[in-house]
Amino acid sequence: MEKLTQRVQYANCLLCVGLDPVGDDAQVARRLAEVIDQTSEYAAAFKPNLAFFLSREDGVKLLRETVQRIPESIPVILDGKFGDIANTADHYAKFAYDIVGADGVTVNPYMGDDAIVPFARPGKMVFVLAKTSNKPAHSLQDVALTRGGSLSDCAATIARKLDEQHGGIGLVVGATNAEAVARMRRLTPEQWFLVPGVGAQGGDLQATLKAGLRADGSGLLINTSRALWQAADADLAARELVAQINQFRPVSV
Ligand SMILES: O=C(O)c1cc(=O)[nH]c(=O)n1[C@@H]1O[C@H](COP(=O)(O)O)[C@@H](O)[C@H]1O
Repeated sequence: MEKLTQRVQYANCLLCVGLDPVGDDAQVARRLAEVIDQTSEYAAAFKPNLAFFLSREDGVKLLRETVQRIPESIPVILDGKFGDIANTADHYAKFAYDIVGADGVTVNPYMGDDAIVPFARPGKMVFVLAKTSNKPAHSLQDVALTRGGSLSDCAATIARKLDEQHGGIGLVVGATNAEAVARMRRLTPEQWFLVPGVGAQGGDLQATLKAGLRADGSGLLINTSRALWQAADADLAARELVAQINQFRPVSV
């Protein structure tokens, strides 16, 4: 997580700019360039969501061009929610890191450790889905285990264990349930959380920060996608969001 930590310190921000492009080909190429150029100054990371690229003709080409446009100092997390046996996961990792040029990925832990480990390359970041932002997430993630805790607790514990073994492993924790953010923070006091759900999904920013910030005032990447894509002025929207976030954390520069 060194590149991320450096970027957060340098830019003094925890904003992750989500790139979920919609529109016709000409609009999308133009808007992607605009959003990247207008928000780079305020971005701790960018998170292109793979589905929005794969659903387009030449989507992989567009994704690679998008990543190339992002300044080198800003980490890129490819949101693919990958999750398959190790032999297959190896190929997803090659795609994300070697073809796309991402610095990190999101991974679905349902298949267990071997779905996660192939992504844990030196210098790369892996965000494991632990407690997601969608309402029906509870139907699976809140299931109580006979040994105690819930399935999302178990995902968090696996992520923590793998982080100790390999480094670079964080969690995905939605901003729509502050109590769950606090619980994940208790289980994993030191790890980075990628936190989507602010903006279009109505997550409570202040409650999320209060529940999830580490003792050092960092450790959260607050993602917003549609709210920036649709903003009349992405620069202003990003700046305002960073200011709101920084109200609740100690100033580091
Ligand atoms: O892994 C993710 O990024 C993710 C996890 C989660 O729990 N909830 C969630 O919304 N996401 C992603 O975060 C982005 C949220 O987009 P907005 O709701 O438009 O800000 C989308 O790309 C989602 O796929």
